[in-house]
Amino acid sequence: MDFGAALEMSCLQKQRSSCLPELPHCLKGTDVEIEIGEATTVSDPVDAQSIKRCFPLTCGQPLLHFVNSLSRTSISSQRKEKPALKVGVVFAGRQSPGGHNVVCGLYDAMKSHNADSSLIGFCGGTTGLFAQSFLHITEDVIATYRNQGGFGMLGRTVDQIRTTQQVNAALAACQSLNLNGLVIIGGVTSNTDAAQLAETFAEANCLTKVIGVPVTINGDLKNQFVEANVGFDTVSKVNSELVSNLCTDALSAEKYYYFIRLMGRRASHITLECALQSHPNMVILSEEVTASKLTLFDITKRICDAVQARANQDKYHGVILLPEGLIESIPEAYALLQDIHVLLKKGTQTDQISTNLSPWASALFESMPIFIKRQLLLSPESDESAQLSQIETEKILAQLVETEMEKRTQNGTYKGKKFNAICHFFGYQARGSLPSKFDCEYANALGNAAYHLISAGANGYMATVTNLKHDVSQWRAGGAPFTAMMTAQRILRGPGSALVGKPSIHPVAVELKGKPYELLLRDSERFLMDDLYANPGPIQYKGPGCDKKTISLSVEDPDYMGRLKELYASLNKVKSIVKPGCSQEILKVALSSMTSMVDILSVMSPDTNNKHL
Ligand SMILES: O=P(O)(O)OC[C@H]1O[C@](O)(CO)[C@@H](O)[C@@H]1O
Repeated sequence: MDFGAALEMSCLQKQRSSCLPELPHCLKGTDVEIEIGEATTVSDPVDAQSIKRCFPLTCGQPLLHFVNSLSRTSISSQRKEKPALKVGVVFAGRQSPGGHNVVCGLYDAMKSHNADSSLIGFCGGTTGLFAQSFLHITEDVIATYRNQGGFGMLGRTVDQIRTTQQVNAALAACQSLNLNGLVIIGGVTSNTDAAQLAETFAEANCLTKVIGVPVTINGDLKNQFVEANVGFDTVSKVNSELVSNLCTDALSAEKYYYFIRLMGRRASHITLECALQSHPNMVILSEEVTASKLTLFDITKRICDAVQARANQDKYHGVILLPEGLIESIPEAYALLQDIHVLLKKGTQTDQISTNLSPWASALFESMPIFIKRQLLLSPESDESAQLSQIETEKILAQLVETEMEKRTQNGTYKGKKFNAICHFFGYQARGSLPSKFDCEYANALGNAAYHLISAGANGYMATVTNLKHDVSQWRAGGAPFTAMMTAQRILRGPGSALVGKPSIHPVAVELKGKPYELLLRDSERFLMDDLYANPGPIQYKGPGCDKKTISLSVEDPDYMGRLKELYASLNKVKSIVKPGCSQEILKVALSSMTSMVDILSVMSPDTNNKHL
């Protein structure tokens, strides 16, 4: 592929490439300073111990904030011309609208602080990094790709920097190219790999500082430092429009049920956001299925009951949304996929898998249509999950519902018209969209922040831009250490079990007690029966509506996870000090911890009646 090549541009693309995204006030001009914030700590002792052991050199670093005025605690002043830097950038994860603007923001910041600075982009993702295959990013390249979709500027391939061989190749590349910084653009997996790379580089006294940037359509890289991911806004808006169009179509023809699967991997953030924007009749989130341990049969029954209830009102159409991760949240399907992956790892040939499965798994596998069997047999991704984009769960469900509705017709419990389903997967068409104004500006600001982190000598940090609910001018920017976003313990599916593994930045699932989900629950009954379809229309780049943010971002409590962590820390403290026969002093300490827990809980859930806690 001809990376960085000029594009055949439409009128709109040309206009977009000449628009400079607005920068937050704190990143504007040459007066940007870095202020050292509080040191980061990990509240859970098990996590803390493990993170410290695995990341002795990069854990516990302070938060960094950018300000536009002088400060006594600053570690670097940007007033004078900064030294020339050589920086490398790599798209380590999947393409996500806005990703190009991270490179543009980084380039602009580097050049505006020293025209002799140079930026190189590794071609073909991490493969290019290992092979030291790169292109020099020039004004022309930037002008071509600014505000454009996809990752065509540099491309992408495998999404991991994990094996010793890969880490060593990355180190060798950065050393031989004499890079001051390496910017890794990606989601949870790529940023976890970036954390490991930063630690390895520090250990090797390598000059290169590793900085991550949260770019993933999935929207699952969220914590108290990261409010949103580049690409989520665009993909949610494009998908919402597509879903809405099908809602309109369903209502016009009144004869089809549209089953729509949306991307997002294990977490259902995109599906939830699209439901909030377009109001389909029914939504099934992976997180609900996991929480209620719903089987395929349960889900099928729920849909059939809904179809039947609508038929009672003479409605024979509808729209049902589901996330691509749904298949893995269904207990028996998850067990089957696990069995298959174990056998694949052992080298079992695909045509031998069925006979080597456990009886339950084999029965389920054999009940699937041939095309689904083939999809289930695909080897897992680098994060050990199934190839979720390739498994047509919507078709499995549509077929199960059809069979059940026929059964109900035959036994006389359903007297309505024939059920007709049409299935869709909305994935790649939204992922390749031109980025929204929000994603253009957010990515540009993050790229800028990445420059300032490298310039300050920060290693093992993720660039952060917060206060995103507000106008761009008021956004805050800085950096947070990767290690402050990690946990070593992972809650496993299955009854209350947790596994202590290698510390990682884990994907965050939809919070079933969070505000966005609460909003959906509030209206779900009306959405089901009353066809309250809403059409947000296409993304607007200028004029009224162009600054509209996702509903999730607008209603979410950005510090929810921070508060949750504080809550756990207080709980652990109480558990560890209160023992039979402990002193009055200890009890007082415990009481004060519990009082602070009540305070936190009442902020997290203002409707909670504290008297019941
Ligand atoms: O481009 P690929 O390799 O098919 O990746 C698909 C996966 O990437 C994502 O788009 C982003 O992580 C997922 O939603 C999807 O499962």
